[in-house]
Amino acid sequence: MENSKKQVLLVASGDLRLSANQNCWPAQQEMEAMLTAAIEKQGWTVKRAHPYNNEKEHGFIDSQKMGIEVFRGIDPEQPLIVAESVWQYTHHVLPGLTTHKGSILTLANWSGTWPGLVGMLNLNGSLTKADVKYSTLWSEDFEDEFFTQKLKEWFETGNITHDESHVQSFESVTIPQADEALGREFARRYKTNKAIMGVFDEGCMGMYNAIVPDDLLHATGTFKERLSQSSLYAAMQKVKDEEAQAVLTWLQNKGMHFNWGIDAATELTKEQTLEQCKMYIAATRIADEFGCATIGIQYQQGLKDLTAASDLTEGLLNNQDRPPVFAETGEELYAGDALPHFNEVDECAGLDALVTYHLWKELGMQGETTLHDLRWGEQFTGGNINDFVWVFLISGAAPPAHFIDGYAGASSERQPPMYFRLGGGSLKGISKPGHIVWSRVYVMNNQLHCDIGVGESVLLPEAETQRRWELTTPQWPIMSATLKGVTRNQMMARHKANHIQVVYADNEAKAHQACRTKAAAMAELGLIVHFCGDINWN
Ligand SMILES: C[C@H](O)[C@@H](O)[C@@H](O)C(=O)CO
Repeated sequence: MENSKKQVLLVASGDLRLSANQNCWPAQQEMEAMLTAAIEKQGWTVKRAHPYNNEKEHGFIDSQKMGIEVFRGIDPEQPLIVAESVWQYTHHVLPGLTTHKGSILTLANWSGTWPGLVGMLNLNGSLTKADVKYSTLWSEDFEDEFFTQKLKEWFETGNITHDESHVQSFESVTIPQADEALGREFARRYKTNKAIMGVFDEGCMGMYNAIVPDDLLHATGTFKERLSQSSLYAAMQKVKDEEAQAVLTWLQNKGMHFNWGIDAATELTKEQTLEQCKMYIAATRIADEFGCATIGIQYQQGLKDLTAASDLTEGLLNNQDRPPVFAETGEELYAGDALPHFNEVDECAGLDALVTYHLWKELGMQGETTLHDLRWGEQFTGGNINDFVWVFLISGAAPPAHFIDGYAGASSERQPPMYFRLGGGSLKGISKPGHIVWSRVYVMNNQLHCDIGVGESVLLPEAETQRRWELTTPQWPIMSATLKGVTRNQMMARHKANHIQVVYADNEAKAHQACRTKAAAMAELGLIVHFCGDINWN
């Protein structure tokens, strides 16, 4: 790589919330120290492009405004590393990265403590959508052979090549005629009927990749209804106390546990839960009013300053068996059905969830689906498992149909105060063992793409699940997943989003069949589909 000084710039994008940046700063410092040592071993030096801020007590770029200023002050030709060990808002650094001319490397530490890998994956998906060239890398201790070799490659060539031999384009394989016909016929009907996607305040936490350009979505037969979280809040005020109580009673009768305390600043309170029940009713009513087939509430900007977290609402909406919601006229809304919800208004996930939920029903299977963060993972050996087991974890809610014992296995715990000042509970549980289809819709070259594969939600010993929870965020729902024919590094190199979509299939053969059928449906909707990992072709 051309750089006579052999000096690389380092930037660190952070959260917008001061509390999160302060809490997570020690992990970032520790990571930067290890990274700097590794870089120096290869004969290069590191220059931090922005200093530690004594007043704020952290050293992150914490706004788009600050990010643009930082990039104004650096040499645009110099190689640059974006180093992440925390959840970050991509738009803090995206403007600068779009015009940076030197090689860009996104990098994260292999740690579950904070969602740093998740932050880097969001950055990767966003840079892909923005058509910015970048390389990407990760490491646990910055001393392993894989990391050392790849870093060397980047210093020498300004680029890193990863193994993507697990990917095959849909076009290049032949799937059974029956699967293809079913998927395509479903998609043709979807396109003809058209669907409305309700978006409560577009663009969550700088996730540029999660916004699908309208024309791309229109080509699939999906149309956005831009809704406002202010209207949602206003509608919540109109929900009667007894209606909220009826939702809560329904959940308690199903055996769901609420981990209530009394200190609202740090504990979940019954009042917070009742507010969440009001949001569940209000969101369903608005969805019905606008004819939405799916909705997404972003919560983490705007609504977070007004009311308890949206998670309970999100998890319930995604479940077919859920507390009934009635219109003010008395009619039950979306009776007997889920209303697929896409967390953090991730519109790519919204399209995926909508297609999946309805396709699964036609395949005669339960269609409850959710996104998770691709949070972290480790090899696990024990019982009949000897595989790399991912921690799929989402910041609040998954449908109870995914959990061991359903609602009776579900609990609601207070959202961590550093992210969620006004509290509200999660909808948490351990995802039951079973075969899954995983996928991700993303934007690349101004076209919609879909990566799809099969996997398994595995049952780890209780102590191991607990250990993984303690190493990450124990308040959030977990799925321990293996991906068929995809290694850890292949997944990290390829995946273009912080989120991954999952849905269960009745058995292994049906997972493969449904994966093929969904791929055909997505292709018919106009997406460019890529099979990832081992899929049976017949
Ligand atoms: C609470 C955090 O902001 C989370 O929402 C974040 O870690 C994510 O889930 C990102 O997908």
